[in-house]
Amino acid sequence: MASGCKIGLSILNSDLDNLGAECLQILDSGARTLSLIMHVMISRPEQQVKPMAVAGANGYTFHLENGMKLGLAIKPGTTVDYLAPWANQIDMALVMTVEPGFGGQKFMEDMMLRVNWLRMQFPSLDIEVDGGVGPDTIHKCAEAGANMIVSGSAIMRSDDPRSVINLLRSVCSETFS
Ligand SMILES: O=C(CO)[C@@H](O)[C@H](O)COP(=O)(O)O
Repeated sequence: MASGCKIGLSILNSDLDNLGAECLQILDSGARTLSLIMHVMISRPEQQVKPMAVAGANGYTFHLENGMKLGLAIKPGTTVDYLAPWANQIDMALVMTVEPGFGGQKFMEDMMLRVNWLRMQFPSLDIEVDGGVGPDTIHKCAEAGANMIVSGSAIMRSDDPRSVINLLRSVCSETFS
């Protein structure tokens, strides 16, 4: 939803001199916080998300022509109400089933309520779960409505990663056939 008027400044490499800095100061004086929305016209926009964020960007615009899909993720502490308004405009919703940070954490089963709610509301949305997903928990994810899964330690720490992958894939695809 549009909120207020926003003025953008396009700076090309050749503008990276005093003119660019001066314009940024003018824009900054009209707003409490300068908005740095980076518009990239590059072939691998996904590679620049983190460097842009580290450099201070708070928005990222990439080209439809790049063919990239758009996903939105929520951490366990963020309710699904924050994601729902965007669900018709995104390709994929990711419900984190652990606190992001590292692998090997315990699967948060109560997140399945979110997955199920999203599946009921948005039947054609790709819904992903990530964190603590393995042979013991994949059924819960698939039954709740997740059709995309991320698994780390259950695969990587297995003596037979191939069979774990096959199991995860078959449970997920059987539920969605
Ligand atoms: O990104 C994250 C956590 O930050 C996850 O992707 C985990 O790394 C998945 O690992 P397991 O929970 O499956 O071990």
